Amino acid sequence: MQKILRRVRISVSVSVLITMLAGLAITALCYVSARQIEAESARLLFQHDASVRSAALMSGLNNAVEQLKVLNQLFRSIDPISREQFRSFSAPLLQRYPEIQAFSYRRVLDHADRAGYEHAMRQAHPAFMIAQGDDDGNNSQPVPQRDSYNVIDYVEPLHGNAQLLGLDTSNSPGQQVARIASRDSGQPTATELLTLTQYPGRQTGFLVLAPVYRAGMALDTPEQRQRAVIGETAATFRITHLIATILGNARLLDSGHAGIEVFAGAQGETLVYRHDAAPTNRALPAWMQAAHGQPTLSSFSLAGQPWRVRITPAHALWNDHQGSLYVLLGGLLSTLLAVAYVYQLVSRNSVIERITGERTAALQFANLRLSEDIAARLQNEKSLRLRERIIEVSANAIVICSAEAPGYLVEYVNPAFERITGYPAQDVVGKPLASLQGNIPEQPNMDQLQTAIREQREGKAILRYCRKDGEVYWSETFVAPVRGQAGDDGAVPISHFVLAQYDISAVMRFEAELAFQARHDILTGLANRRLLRERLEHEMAVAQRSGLPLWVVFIDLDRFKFVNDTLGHDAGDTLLKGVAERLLGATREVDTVARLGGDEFVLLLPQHGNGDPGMAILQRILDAVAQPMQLGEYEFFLSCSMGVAVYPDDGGSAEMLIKHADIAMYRAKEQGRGHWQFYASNMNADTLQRLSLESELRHALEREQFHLEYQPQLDLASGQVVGMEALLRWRHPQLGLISPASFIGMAEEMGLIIPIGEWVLRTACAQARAWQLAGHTHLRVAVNLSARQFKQRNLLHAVAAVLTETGLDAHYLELELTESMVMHDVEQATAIMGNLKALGVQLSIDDFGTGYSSLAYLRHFPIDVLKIDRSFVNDITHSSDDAAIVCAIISLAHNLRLKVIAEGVETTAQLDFLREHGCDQMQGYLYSRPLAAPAFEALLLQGARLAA
Ligand SMILES: Nc1nc2c(ncn2[C@@H]2O[C@@H]3COP(=O)(O)O[C@H]4[C@@H](O)[C@H](n5cnc6c(=O)[nH]c(N)nc65)O[C@@H]4COP(=O)(O)O[C@H]3[C@H]2O)c(=O)[nH]1
Repeated sequence: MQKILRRVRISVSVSVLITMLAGLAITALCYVSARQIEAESARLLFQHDASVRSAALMSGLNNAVEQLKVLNQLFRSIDPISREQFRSFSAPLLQRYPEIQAFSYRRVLDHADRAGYEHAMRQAHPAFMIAQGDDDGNNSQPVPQRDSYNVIDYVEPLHGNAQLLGLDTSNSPGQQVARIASRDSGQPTATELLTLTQYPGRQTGFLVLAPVYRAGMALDTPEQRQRAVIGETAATFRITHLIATILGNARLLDSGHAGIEVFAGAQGETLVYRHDAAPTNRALPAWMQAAHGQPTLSSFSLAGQPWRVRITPAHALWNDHQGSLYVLLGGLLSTLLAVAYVYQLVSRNSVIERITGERTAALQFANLRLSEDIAARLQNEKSLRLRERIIEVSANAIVICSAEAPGYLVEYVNPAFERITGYPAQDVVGKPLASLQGNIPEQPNMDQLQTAIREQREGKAILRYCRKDGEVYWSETFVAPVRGQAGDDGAVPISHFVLAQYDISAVMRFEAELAFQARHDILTGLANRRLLRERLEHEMAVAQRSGLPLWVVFIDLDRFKFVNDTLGHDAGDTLLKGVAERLLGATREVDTVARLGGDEFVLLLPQHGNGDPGMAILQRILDAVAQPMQLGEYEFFLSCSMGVAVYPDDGGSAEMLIKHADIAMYRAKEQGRGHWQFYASNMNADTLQRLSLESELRHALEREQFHLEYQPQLDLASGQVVGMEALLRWRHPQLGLISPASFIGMAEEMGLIIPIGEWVLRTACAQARAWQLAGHTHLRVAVNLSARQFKQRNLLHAVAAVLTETGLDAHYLELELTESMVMHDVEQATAIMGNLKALGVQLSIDDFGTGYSSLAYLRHFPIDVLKIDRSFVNDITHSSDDAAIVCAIISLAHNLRLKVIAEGVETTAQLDFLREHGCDQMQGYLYSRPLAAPAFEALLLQGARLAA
């Protein structure tokens, strides 16, 4: 409040000050203007007055002189003029012009005429004499004798001037100059200022003299006028009287507007009259009484004497400045009133302005708040609309239900809910929340949601729901309470619950898929090792409780590797899936069919009582697998080997049971294709031996446990040894000589075949070259290549390097390939073979007839030799089929310009057959078993030929 009042005071003071200054300024302006107008008016008035006075004075004086002329004219007209005429003529003039004191006539009198004149005059005036005046103006002294006299003869009015009669003025210095001047000029001439002694107070005055000439005389020159002069008329003026009379008659002395000063004398320097203007008023300040205008000085000549009149402006009087003073007073008064008014107004306005300002500020603030509120509300509405829109367009189902209505009635569902569930909003709105659940019997997680709602907190649960079309889907449902308005007690009650359902069916499916994959074989859909273990443990527990046995069957497909290597993985996969189906088809529901990987399958066959259903199942499996299977354009005949371990006799753990079943399976395999074998405790040792064999194979090469044996190959026509097949041998320190059939596959699986094969190639080539150098110049060496070697990238390089290294001509090296190697990828195989052929190497197809026997492809392969598998050779003498096949192979080979070599020839009958049917070469026990190098060399040296 103090602040406000201070501000108001400042504002009022400023306004009042401004108003006051403005008022004073205007007042001063008006006053000055009025003053100027007044001064100008007074100045003009003064100038007018001054000119009027000067003119009046000059006119009056001249007019008086003019009267003398009039009187003088009388003397010119009438000669002589009697005293009586003089009186009667001058009397009215004097009366009309009271400023003229007297008229007189001075007669020029020669001395000769003095006595007569005096005498005559004494007639009327006894004491008359021509006298001269004293200082007092008395003419009591007779004039001494002079040549002539200038005697006052007539004077009017006589009263008061009678003593002047007879006065000789010829000697008056004050008059003599004027007399001579008037006489000579003929014009009235004024004397210097004189002291008029005849009047009381010795007043200052002057005379105007006008010459009277004798009538008829020439007056053209001053001399003529001197001679003609007979007297003079004179008018006497008392200056004060004269001027006062003139001005008085003109009523110019009444106002005090101007002071008048009249100067006369020889130089016009003597102040002869003064009339002051109005006196100053001491009550008024000097600046208010300042005279308007400058004194005027006018000069004129009166009868030859210089006169000056100075008119002085009067001091300003109250009346002269009445207007400006009124203006001043009025202005000051108005200023005061205006100040008072403004003070009032500004005080009130300031307060009003302040109040208005405060209220305006308050209003503006309120407006601002209102604008902000509106903006906030708009923003809120926008946000709400956005949220509404988000809820509307949400991909997830959103349900809003009342927290107050019993049963939590549904109040809103979004379009996503309708889309996901298939229920339109009108079907669910107004219904209890529980109705959304559908007819799902088991909802173990529902408790979590219900508890959250009951406790009015957030919660979530994964639930299943039923769509309108009956499809069940998974949903992760979140529930959150929505708080309403705060009550009087400050508590904020829950008004609604929002449920957001995220359709996680896909996730659940994916999880189920993952879970399935975690326990199942992806390719076949069978149980995998993990699930097998779980099931096995479960079944073991069941078996333990029931006391009934459980069979664990390990199945390995025969020849699967061949299919996989020759037709590729896709074909292998197809085969595995087909086998899986057959296994499932051959087993019961209670059984478990699992795939461990590759072509290994495991069955769990729980047994019920003494019926040994397992045996039937085993047989069914054998039969099912043995069914021909179509793989593309090829029809395959599969078989499998099975090993069975029985719980609890063959093992107390899952691992043990599977391991023993595996061992049994190996045993079955050893028996040939399509067998099963139950586990026996002694099998374990064999398996352990195999494992140790694998371990020792790794070090066999570096430990130089390998060597080669060479089996001779003979030309059937000449019976001579033309070459040899290098056959690998492993001399185990404990186990002795191990057959390649026992470790080549192992080496291949272990990847050891690459270095081992390279060693074989180098050793064989070196040996062949050595024997060539020893004289067996055309000896050819055949080396087996494994499938892995054949696909080895640097095969070509390795072969070339070995040939270079050993110096063996490529032509003497024959690489034995198998059908499965070249048929797996015909194009690639053709390319590899082409490169090998380019080196000059011979190529042969080993074991021909056991695999595809796709003769059509042979045309495309750059091979040189076909080797008929010994299984055919073995039976050619017993089996017409085999014999026919061998004949067909020989014929075909020859058609393709290939040589044919039969291996495994053991009997002469076989030899004969082969010879008979045109087989080119042979190898077999009939001639020689594979021999170590020294023995082979000895054989060569022996030079034994094949019997004819
Ligand atoms: N019953 C009988 N058998 C006969 C007769 N004549 C030869 N054999 C045997 O038949 C096999 C011929 O070799 P293969 O077909 O290439 O079959 C070979 C070959 O596939 C493989 N193999 C041998 N050495 C190597 C090698 O250095 N590298 C590769 N990759 N495989 C080899 O091992 C297989 C078996 O070789 P081996 O045990 O040496 O067995 C040899 C040989 O001893 C006979 O009249 N009667």
